Amino acid sequence: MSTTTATAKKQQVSSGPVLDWAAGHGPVTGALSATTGAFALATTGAATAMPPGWVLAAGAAGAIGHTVAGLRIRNAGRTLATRAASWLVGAGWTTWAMTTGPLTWAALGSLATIGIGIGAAARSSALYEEAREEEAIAAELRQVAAELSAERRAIAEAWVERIQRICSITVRVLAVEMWPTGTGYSLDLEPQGGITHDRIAGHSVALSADAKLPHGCTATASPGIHQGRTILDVTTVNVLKEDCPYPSEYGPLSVLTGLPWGVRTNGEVVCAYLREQCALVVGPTGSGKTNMVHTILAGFARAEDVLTWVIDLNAGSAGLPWVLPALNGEIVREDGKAVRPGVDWLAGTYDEAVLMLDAAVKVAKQRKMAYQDLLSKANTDLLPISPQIPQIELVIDEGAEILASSDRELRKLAEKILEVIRIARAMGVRTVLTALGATGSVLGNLMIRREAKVRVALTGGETEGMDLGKMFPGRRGLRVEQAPYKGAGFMGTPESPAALFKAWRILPNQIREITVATSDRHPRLDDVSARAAGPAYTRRWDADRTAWMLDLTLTDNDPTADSTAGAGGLNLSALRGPDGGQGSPEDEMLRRFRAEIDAQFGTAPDPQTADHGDGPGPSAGLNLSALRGEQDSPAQQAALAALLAAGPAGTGASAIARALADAYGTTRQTVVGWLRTWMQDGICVRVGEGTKARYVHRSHASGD
Ligand SMILES: Nc1ncnc2c1ncn2[C@@H]1O[C@H](COP(=O)(O)OP(=O)(O)OP(=O)(O)O)[C@@H](O)[C@H]1O
Repeated sequence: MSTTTATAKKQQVSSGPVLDWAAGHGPVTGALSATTGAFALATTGAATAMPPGWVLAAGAAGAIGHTVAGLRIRNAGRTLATRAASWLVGAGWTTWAMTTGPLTWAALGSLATIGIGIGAAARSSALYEEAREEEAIAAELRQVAAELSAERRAIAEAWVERIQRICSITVRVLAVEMWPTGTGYSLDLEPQGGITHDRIAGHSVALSADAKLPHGCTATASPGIHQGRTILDVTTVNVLKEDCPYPSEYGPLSVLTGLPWGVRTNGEVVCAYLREQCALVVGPTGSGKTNMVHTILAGFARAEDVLTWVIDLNAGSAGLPWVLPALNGEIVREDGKAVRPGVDWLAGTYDEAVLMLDAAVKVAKQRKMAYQDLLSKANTDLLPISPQIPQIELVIDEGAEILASSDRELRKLAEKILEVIRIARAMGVRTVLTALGATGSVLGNLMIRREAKVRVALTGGETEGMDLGKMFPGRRGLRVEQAPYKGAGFMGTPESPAALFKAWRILPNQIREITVATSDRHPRLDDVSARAAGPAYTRRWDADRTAWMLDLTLTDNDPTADSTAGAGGLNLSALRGPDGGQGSPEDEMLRRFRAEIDAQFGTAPDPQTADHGDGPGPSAGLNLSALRGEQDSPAQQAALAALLAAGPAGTGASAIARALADAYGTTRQTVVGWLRTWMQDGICVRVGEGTKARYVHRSHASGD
């Protein structure tokens, strides 16, 4: 083996440098090749008495061949002349040298001079060719730019003339930017004589008509870089007509960096910044409001620092698609673990809504007190929201109607909603209200006008109760007729002035996908807030409080419902006894399948929850295992274990806090809060008074 390698190496060395004969010549190799070739031919020709005419003929053929090849690749005239001349001079020298003898000083000297001459001429023609090529590319680019700027100039001239004629305002166009989506362009205008953007905005409709823009396209003026400048956005293609599907990428978001809600007519994504703002979404029935609510909930679910609490007195329908697939165990994560619901709390009844709103108020008040240190350390009066201290977003479907209602009970709810809006901005509790119409009774409320500056009006072509002037005060030229499509309307935020927009279309399978994708991304309510919210929060998924969700679950494919009440009947199978009762064979199969999943993945209902539910127990069908541990953080579970371990003698808050201090940093105050909650829930009892007070787990207190 080593001998073979050595031989190969030797062969390579002895064969000299490897020459690539296919490669083209540069000025040096070209000249070398010509001169050595001519010299070799002259010496051989002289020695063999070759007729010199042959060499001349070969030189002429070479010159013609190269010229033809050069013409084909469009070489410049001087390159062709250089090459042809090189061939002819080389052939001339060879003929002369053959007759006079190539091995004289005169022949060798003239050959060297010819070589240098050919090299220099080849180098110069190569440089010339390169420069020619660059110039050709530059000329092409100049032509494209000239065409583009001619188009821009034409657009600018047309709009200067149009604005002058229709608005009687003289403007200077500083720039025209064509949108990359190809659906319109923006003009950067400088109105003369101290005129501001709103004067042009007031003529938006007339300008659009004069420009003969297609239906659904507008010319919208908004403030420019300073008060003396105006941006005029002109849409030329109606993108509102088409569906815009919700993007299939469900990456993490944050309330601090904005949550995307849809797209503008120029294809730009429009975001809602809700750290301090509340939002108001108005849309008559059929306008796409429910779809919009789901898009909003999708954004909240994807956020790492948001917990979503939903109130929908219309049977919770806005929140159910985010809850039921998870709680029914219909969806599982890739690793087989149970999925947490896409919203953190869902109130579908009046009582549950009261509990939720009371909890929100308590959380805001408690955060104000408990996080004083944090606020002063961060030198801010806005609670720093993070996955550890999440923002609570209260989404209240048809909440604006609750605020405007004269019903006594709803008025109470309205007061609580307004209290949350009023007191909780700094402490990270904000609301998203929806309304059927942008009527005076909704927008007449000062609190809404002041706090809910993120606004959406889905028109769906409905003009009744759609006062865009009230929804977007100060914004002129918006007309309902501009967005007569489902899911289309206007959106305005403090960061982005009201303009046409299209809500993303989100489908039920995407809601399921997002619920699964975000299951382990949802934050947990911080201890301070969870303590303040109390059992109303920690027991929110208890069977008696979620039974209404099951009552309302309609299925088309329940075999029992099909055979008895027909399609679309109420699916009561979840409420049947654990043994399946008179269930069909399909029911029995489903039950066994569920049991297998429970056994394999530990998705069985939490025994702890079962202990406390007064209503239908865990067998009622909701799979709460995904929520296990949420009600009790690891520290809380350790505290409970310490309480159990203390036996009938019981233990105190200080002893538990000491046991947990190293591992979890839990304070005595926190443990006192848990003990109080557990006492209220009947998990433990207190024996003794004052300094002798001990807490005993109820399993020891009751002697079992
Ligand atoms: N963003 C959208 N893009 C395209 N189509 C949409 C969009 N939103 C809704 N739609 C269409 O409009 C229909 C009604 O939507 P949705 O149920 O959300 O309206 P709604 O205002 O809540 O009406 P209702 O109050 O009667 O339920 C949907 O079935 C869908 O076909």
